[in-house]
Amino acid sequence: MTDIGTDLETSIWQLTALQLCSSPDPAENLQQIAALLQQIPADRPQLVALPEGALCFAGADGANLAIAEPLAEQHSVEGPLQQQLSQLARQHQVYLLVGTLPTQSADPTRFSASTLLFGPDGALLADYQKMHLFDADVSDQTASYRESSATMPGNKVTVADLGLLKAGLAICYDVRFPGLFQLLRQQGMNLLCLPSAFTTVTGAAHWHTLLRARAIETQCFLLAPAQTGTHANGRQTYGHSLIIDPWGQVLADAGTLPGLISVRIDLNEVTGVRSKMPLAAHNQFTCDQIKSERL
Ligand SMILES: O=C(O)CNC(=O)[C@H](CS)NC(=O)CCC(=O)C(=O)O
Repeated sequence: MTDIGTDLETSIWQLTALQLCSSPDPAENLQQIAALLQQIPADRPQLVALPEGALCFAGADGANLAIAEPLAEQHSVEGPLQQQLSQLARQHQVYLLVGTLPTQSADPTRFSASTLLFGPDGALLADYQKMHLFDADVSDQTASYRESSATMPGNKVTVADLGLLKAGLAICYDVRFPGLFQLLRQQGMNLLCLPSAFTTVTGAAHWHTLLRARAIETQCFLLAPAQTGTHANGRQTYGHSLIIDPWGQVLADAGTLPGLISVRIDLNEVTGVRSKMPLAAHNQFTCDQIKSERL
């Protein structure tokens, strides 16, 4: 096992996505996560990513707000859930991306859907708050999704700097707004992390196509852990956690059962694809307008 934290100038990483069928109970979900972490490959450095809603999913109204924790300054960790996740990252000596954890927002009636990245030393290295909220009507068991009623949208674009690996952070419904990914690409992203909980209906119609398109147009690896199965309130999620390369090839697809997928990648492939087809240099559109409206 490579000693982590000392040599991040490696282009070789192990990417792992845990696919979960999360319940509303954080303790139960933490147990499921801890059990799956026992099965990850020995290779390091390794980035292990959990889906959206990993700790609390499909609960009663207010369930996420009730467990929302403060978000501390970077490198420190606040709240019992963050402490347990930080401990898991330390115990397994991995970078652990927690798809979303509810964190407190400026509005006491709404939480932020935060992606948190812990390092192998347990430190909180980066965070991102979901920007695009899923207010949509889908013809499924839930019929009507109104994420914005309980969630405060974020406005910060985040690329986490892990040596040669530059991880751009986005969440689920964000994938439908390609402007965000152009910005992340401009800010140096070579791996797109997209923790998700797609519906089965929209997943079957759009999931693979949207994700492959984002990988192809940004010329990035893509790591997308997903929720799967039928959850406590009857909601159904699509599964099919994916790992995709910068040419758009699906390297691993988790299917529909809980479990994990893991792939060893070489970040030099990104440079290779980009040098043969320099999309960034050919692009006639800049991100300045999107950026000034957003930030
Ligand atoms: O609600 C939670 O606990 C966690 N959040 C989610 O599950 C979110 C909001 S309902 N789901 C999506 O964004 C699905 C998007 C989607 O399915 C699509 O874009 O087609």
